[in-house]
Amino acid sequence: MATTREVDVVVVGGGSTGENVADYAHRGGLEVVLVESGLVGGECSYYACMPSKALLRPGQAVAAARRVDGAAQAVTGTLDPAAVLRRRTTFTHDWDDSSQVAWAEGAGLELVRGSGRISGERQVTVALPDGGEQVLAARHGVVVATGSEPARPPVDGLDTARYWTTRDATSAQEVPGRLVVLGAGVAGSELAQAYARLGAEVTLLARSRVLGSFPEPVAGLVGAGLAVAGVDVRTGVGAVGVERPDGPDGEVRVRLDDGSTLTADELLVATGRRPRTAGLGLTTLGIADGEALEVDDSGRVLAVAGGWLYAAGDVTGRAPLTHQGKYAGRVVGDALAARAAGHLPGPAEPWSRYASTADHVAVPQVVFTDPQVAQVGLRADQARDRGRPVRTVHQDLGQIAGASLLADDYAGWAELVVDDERDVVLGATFVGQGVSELLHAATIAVVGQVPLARLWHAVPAYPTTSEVWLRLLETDRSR
Ligand SMILES: Cc1cc2nc3c(=O)[nH]c(=O)nc-3n(C[C@H](O)[C@H](O)[C@H](O)COP(=O)(O)OP(=O)(O)OC[C@H]3O[C@@H](n4cnc5c(N)ncnc54)[C@H](O)[C@@H]3O)c2cc1C
Ligand SMILES: NC(=O)c1ccc[n+]([C@@H]2O[C@H](COP(=O)([O-])OP(=O)(O)OC[C@H]3O[C@@H](n4cnc5c(N)ncnc54)[C@H](O)[C@@H]3O)[C@@H](O)[C@H]2O)c1
Repeated sequence: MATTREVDVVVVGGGSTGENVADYAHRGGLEVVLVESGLVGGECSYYACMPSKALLRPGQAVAAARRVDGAAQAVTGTLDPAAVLRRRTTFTHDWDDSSQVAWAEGAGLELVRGSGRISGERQVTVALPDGGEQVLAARHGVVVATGSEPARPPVDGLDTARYWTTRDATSAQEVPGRLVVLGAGVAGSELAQAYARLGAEVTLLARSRVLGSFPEPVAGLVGAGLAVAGVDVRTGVGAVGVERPDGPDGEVRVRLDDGSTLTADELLVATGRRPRTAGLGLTTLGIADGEALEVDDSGRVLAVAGGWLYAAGDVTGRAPLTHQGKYAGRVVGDALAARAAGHLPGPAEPWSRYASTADHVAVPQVVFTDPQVAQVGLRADQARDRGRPVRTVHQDLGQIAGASLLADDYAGWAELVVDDERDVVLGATFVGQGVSELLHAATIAVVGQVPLARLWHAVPAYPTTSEVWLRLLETDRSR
């Protein structure tokens, strides 16, 4: 019979989100236990953000040099795939989480390794690696931060034929000769380009267009960048069947809905993710396996009475990005500590440290393809759906002096979504080489609701790509 231990807060899931919840709750004076069944640090550190960006970066460095006459002549060789994979592995610490464990201990958190499930109100039972159990009772709250898992699309044969998820693609030890990528969202587009530049023959299958959730010009520019990298981009096609007739080590055949068949060594399925809620004991609380844990802005799960169950990160289905999960983690940690101290009796005020208000209006995201895509806030259609009258302003980034210095024949595009009544920026999208570093200025403009008349006085340095802001404001003035 397992004994019950009482602590202030139990956090289930020690990914980037859970780490932040635990750290902030502890900084607020609470005793916190962090329960983790896999690697402390979660998906981002070991199988997602870091290794995927490490796989992309060498190809981008070479391509950037090739776009500068004079430098291009110095780049005469090809990528060294073994060295690229080796460098990637330095970022994942060879899938060893000791440094993050040391951080957690140094931060004053107690780590319990094992798989946690909700076993009662304010209670978590952890299945320990030695087969035993530990029951934890939380005085102030339980936080679910278990992330997400790959969604499997309804394609015949996928349940039996071996295929790659993004975990396999980011942790691979060699580059396959031929790779088919199913799904041309963010993960599919990034990994297709990374592997093409590493020498694989890559076919990318897009049901509609590449990066379909971004404005149309993004698809054109990123599609062209993928093609230059050697990716065979097929748009408007889907997979209907998959098989490995010669067993798991033989080649894979992918039947498409246009009647054709592709043959490859590996198939990467990157068709989105679903919240990891299965097996967490949530069905007893009326939450189905795989269903997102919908939360209020302070992270309290809406479906559960009593305000003791919180959730943050991918598992909430809000904004499945590391930085938004960490932001939610800071909010939840602070809110737990404030409520424990009696400082937050009611709902959290929007834009206070206890509310993740930015989730609704200012989520930044970068797609690390070449060209990059950087977006924050609302697209024009989203703003109109919310009843806002908006106008859009566009700029060819190739016309900006700073961009033309960065690369010969620089190709890029920018869009601002402006609130017609309030004259503030509601959203921005940039596509082009190096645009990720333009994004935070846009995020500040959106979060700060800075009037365009005041933005006019934010003078961009010459000659930087940031001058796109000046051109966009000039275009808007002359309308
Ligand atoms: C290929 C790829 C690339 C990406 N690149 C980026 C990027 O560049 N930038 C970006 O912002 N986002 C990126 N993302 C998204 C990002 O990885 C996620 O948003 C982020 O990892 C979510 O963090 P999390 O802590 O909520 O979940 P996770 O990182 O999934 O952490 C959840 C943790 O909970 C643990 N766990 C699960 N169940 C239990 C249980 N029952 N008991 C105990 N522990 C449990 C897991 O082992 C895991 O460690 C990428 C995603 C993918 C797939
Ligand atoms: N740079 C980044 O920030 C980054 C990079 C990679 C992943 N991520 C995050 O990780 C998550 C997962 O990424 P993702 O690209 O898998 O998800 P996604 O939702 O961005 O894209 C999934 C794609 O798969 C397509 N799709 C769905 N079902 C399909 C089917 N049956 N056949 C063919 N295509 C199908 C969709 O139309 C969509 O284009 C996302 O939340 C994403 O934001 C972020």
